[in-house]
Amino acid sequence: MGSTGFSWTLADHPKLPKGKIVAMVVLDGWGEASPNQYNCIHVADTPTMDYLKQGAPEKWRLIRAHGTAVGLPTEDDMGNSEVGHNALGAGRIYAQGAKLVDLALASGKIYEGEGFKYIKECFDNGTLHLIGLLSDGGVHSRLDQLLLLLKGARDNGAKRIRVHILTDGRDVLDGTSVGFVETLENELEKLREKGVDAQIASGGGRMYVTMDRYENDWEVVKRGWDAQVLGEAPHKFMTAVEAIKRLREDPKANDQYLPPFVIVNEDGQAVGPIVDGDAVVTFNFRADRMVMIAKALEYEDFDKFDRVRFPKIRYAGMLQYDGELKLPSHFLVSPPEIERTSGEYLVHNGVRTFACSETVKFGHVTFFWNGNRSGYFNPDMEKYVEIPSDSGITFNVRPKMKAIEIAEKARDAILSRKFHQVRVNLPNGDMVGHTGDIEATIVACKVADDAVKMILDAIEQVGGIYVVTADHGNAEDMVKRDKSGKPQLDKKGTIQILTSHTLEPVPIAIGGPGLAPGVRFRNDVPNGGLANVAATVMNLHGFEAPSDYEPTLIEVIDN
Ligand SMILES: O=C(O)[C@@H](CO)OP(=O)(O)O
Ligand SMILES: [Mn+2]
Ligand SMILES: [Mn+2]
Repeated sequence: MGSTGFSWTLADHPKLPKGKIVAMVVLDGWGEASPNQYNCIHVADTPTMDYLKQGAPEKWRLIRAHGTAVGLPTEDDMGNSEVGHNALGAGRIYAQGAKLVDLALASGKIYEGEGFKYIKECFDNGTLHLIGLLSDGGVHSRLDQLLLLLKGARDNGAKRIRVHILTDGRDVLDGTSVGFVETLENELEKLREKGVDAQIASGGGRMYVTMDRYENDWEVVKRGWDAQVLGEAPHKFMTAVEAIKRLREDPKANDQYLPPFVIVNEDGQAVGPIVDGDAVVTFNFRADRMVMIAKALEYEDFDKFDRVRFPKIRYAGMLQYDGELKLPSHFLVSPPEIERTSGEYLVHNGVRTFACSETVKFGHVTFFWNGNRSGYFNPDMEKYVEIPSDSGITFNVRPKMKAIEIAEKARDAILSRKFHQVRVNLPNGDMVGHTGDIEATIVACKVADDAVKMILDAIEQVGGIYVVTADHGNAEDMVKRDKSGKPQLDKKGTIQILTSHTLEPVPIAIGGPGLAPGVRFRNDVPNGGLANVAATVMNLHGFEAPSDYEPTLIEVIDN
């Protein structure tokens, strides 16, 4: 095709047949760690996953799911769904948003780009608003990047800056938000000393304000809009430190779910609503939880909630969050160009695909899997099914989530024999793990295991193949540990619950009656990671992977 000679056609695998039904199961937040009471996967009754593990080393192994194996800046970066599913689907390791932003800030190139020049037009007469997650978790954003951006904005002429913070407690320990706000306040004070009118203007907890994803609950985005744009919120405070301290006094409060608040002056006026002529930057690099706010800020036609006012602003994302929608149209740093993903190849090679999860993870097996691209490659070859998630609750209340419904859809898709690949994400270990509720996470792990069993049973019936893996750790370790690995105690002597992902590797298992005899994991890819899975799955569909993909994890030995 074309003068480059590029072709979508994959070479036949020399030994493996085509046409097998392959179930691709991703357990979200399911890492491998030493067995102890804070390892919910270990404590839970998980006979299916235990059975798979017995296939080691030929049919079960561990793969890397964090740090440089998934394109993150350092080995101290925990894995996450975006980079994990990108790697699983794309079969190559791309420098991810976190790293690209680091590079653009360090070189100063961020200030020479189209996006920054676009917002800079507002600096003389308008306010620069920065909206995003205040955290050093490195999953969606990083505080050090925000601080550099603030300084760079000042150096480039910003005179009035308002920061709209979202508190974390999900990628970092609950309760750390106060410290992050204090750090930010110090920097804003320095800017004020240099003559910049810089202040925090509003805030709220990430899971309750702004950072919803996959259109699960637009109310979340609306709460943010009211505070950030309209300057209206149920809680008003003179400073953000006071806001967080006071709001956290409620025994049920936590950083993830803090209610929205606005900062007001002595007259009770909001200090930083967004108005005509202002510039807005959403400073998260990760896509999923920025797409909804980006739509609200950018789209002229918008009917998801009543915006009341739609200010004429210049808006840029830290990155472009959706490559297919080209959203937002202005951005400070170009996202990784993830192209020629396994999903696109397989569609071109006649592989029919079914993908399913519930809303909170639906985009993981579609959008992230396909390189941050929404929609189908070819609607005649693919079917994506979204099961509506429960909304308005925290998932420890219903830890079973929709795992069984997802497994039923997968089972039906497998038994229909209409698809060659049936791909699901089972969210429980991750979503319940993030609540920090150990009892509920144990229930979550058990139901995820039940769901895997249902899918494996269906594969058994059709003579298919299964691949069971995970995108990163979470449920296997629920306690913050010191360097030696011992649980860390706080001042009162109680353990500190870990709500975040981990640095642990994840399991991968293969099997099923359709797996050709002699297929086993190679032992010469000891550092294999999530990016090696795509070539593996292509092989199981009967194809060789493209030569620039990370190597397959399997080999076929002649018996
Ligand atoms: O909920 C999220 O946004 C992240 C944690 O910040 O989790 P995951 O990467 O598993 O989606
Ligand atoms: Mn995940
Ligand atoms: Mn998660």
